Amino acid sequence: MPDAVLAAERAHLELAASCLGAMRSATLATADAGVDAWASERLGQARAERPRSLAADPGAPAFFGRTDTAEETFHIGRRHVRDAAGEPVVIDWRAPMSRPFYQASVADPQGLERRRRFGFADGALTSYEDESLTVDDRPSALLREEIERPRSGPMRDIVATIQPDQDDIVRAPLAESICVQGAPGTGKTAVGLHRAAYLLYTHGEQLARSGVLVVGPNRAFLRYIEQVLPALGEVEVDQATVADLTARVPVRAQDPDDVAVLKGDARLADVLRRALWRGVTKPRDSVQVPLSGRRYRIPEERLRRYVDDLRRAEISYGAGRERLALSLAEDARRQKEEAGGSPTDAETRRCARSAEVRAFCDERWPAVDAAALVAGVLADPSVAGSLLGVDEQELLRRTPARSVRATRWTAADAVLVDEVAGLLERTPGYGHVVVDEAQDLSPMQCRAIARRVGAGSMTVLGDLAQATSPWSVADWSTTLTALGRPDAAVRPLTTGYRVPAEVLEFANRLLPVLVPGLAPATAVRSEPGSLRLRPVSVLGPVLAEVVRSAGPGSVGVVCADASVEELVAALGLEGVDAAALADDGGEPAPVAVVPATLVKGLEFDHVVVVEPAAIVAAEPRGLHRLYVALTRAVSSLAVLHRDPLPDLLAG
Ligand SMILES: Nc1ncnc2c1ncn2[C@@H]1O[C@H](COP(=O)(O)OP(=O)(O)OP(=O)(O)O)[C@@H](O)[C@H]1O
Repeated sequence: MPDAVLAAERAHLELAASCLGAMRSATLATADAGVDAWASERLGQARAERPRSLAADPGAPAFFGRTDTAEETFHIGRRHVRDAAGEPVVIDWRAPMSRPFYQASVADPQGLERRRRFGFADGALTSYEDESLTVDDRPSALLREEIERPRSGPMRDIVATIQPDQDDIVRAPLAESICVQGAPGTGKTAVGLHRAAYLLYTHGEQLARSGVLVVGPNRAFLRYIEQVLPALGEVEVDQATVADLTARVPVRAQDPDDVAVLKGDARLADVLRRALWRGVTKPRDSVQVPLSGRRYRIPEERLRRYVDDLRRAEISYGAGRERLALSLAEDARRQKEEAGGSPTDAETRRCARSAEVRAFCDERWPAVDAAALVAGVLADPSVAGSLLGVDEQELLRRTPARSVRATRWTAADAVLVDEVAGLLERTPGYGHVVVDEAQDLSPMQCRAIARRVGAGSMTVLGDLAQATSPWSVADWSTTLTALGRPDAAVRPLTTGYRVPAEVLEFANRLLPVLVPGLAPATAVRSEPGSLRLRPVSVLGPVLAEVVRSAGPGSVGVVCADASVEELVAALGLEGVDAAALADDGGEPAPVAVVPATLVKGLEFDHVVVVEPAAIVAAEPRGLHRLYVALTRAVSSLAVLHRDPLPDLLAG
């Protein structure tokens, strides 16, 4: 006989589904008629987005939890559901009323007597679990199941199981910029995305105008996370890499590490500012400008004042140039008025656009092309003066290409060009930016992101132990300063939800060398047998056998970048269909051979790390890279090696 509680909950689920259907039809039926064309268009857009967001993830059940106080019961789900009378049927997980679902504990029940979680199979409600908040109870089995479920495909939301320390970060006030230092698998990415969804819900109007941006390390990563926000009903969040944000010039070359480090140094911002403003020069003579048929002379000292005042003003270079032209036209206008004339605004504007005024501005405040300016600095870094040492200037120096367009730009150059573009024109800012894998950003990349936040706030996510870029730092202050948020609180997350204890403890052997003093994470679960170390003499057959014998879920074979092709071929020879994971955001194959430099942020049910020594040897921060590779597994990690393991792991 079916449980009466289950039957009642299923009835509520059906009610919620039909109410949601009615809400959807009502939204679709509303005509796009606003007070004017613009309003109608905005209304139309908003309406187009609403059904999309209501329809997002239609397979997802309308609720996943329930809270009971002495008087009331609330079902908690991914979005509000109301009945025809407007009464709540499901409460959005982001509403303040839902907070006790995430935060209540026996020590602090927050008014709750009971928390109920639901289990689903193929969209059908199949189980429930009650947790008393008045007496100590066993840990939730449904929670454990959710954390352990096999992974396949892209990342999923964690709304049903957000943990109290994660919830604190998700619901932090919009004005607060936060830096989350979290060990692998502690849910940083998940928390950042849920925070974006929470902020959009709580401050919808404000953020709808300015927008929310998520910055990730590469396209493979963005592809992995791209479903999470739409599943939460948020379809309007921009997701980009730093390379996307700074794509003003085509990147066709790569810098050696030492050059990339220098180009990423915050002092380059000062060098570029100096190079730009050195083009603005003191007027040396008076000029004559035309205004409605007459010419007016503007004396040198007034011209100097205009230039000086604008240089001191807190405006962009481009705006300063426009304003200088206007200052000259206004001067002529005042002269004409003093002589009894009354020039119109149109005549004054025409004066500002006259050949004489333009010629003056071109000479004293010349138009600048961002790429050309950077090319000029690289061709002659002496403009840096005392800002850079002589040896550093030489490191930057590059023989100029035939033309700016022919320059073989690097990724670090693109960030410099973007810096100059930001000096020329103000970059529009988002209301909130989530920055993932922030430990890998150079100060100049941080500035490129900070420019896009304006007065908004940031959620900065990262792990110093996973810092693999040549400019990586050992603490957060440099990064937060370059992000323009030096006072952001650094909050730790230390409970690992991805990796079984056996695997995490193995990887953590590297920690004292990676970041001395950094607290290791503790795994929420242990899985005996999840770690296997296999010395091999011939790799192919063993690798194929390990891949074949992996249980259900995704498989990632992680190796040094240079070995990817060889391993895809070796697996092919053994009859295993595997494909290399590419940085184009394409869908990963069920068995993906992953270059170690692309694996950050990703996870697989079963991970095979091939030849750790080669991963370590491939780059200066290879040991950090190995730590990243060893912490990607949800269920099992096999380490295959011909060469000896690094000492710390072998011990
Ligand atoms: N509260 C939770 N409930 C269920 N699953 C969770 C929870 N928190 C995190 N996870 C899961 O743990 C895994 C790791 O999360 P996530 O990728 O956000 O961690 P991370 O800290 O960004 O890891 P890394 O530093 O390795 O990139 C994901 O599969 C995520 O869904």
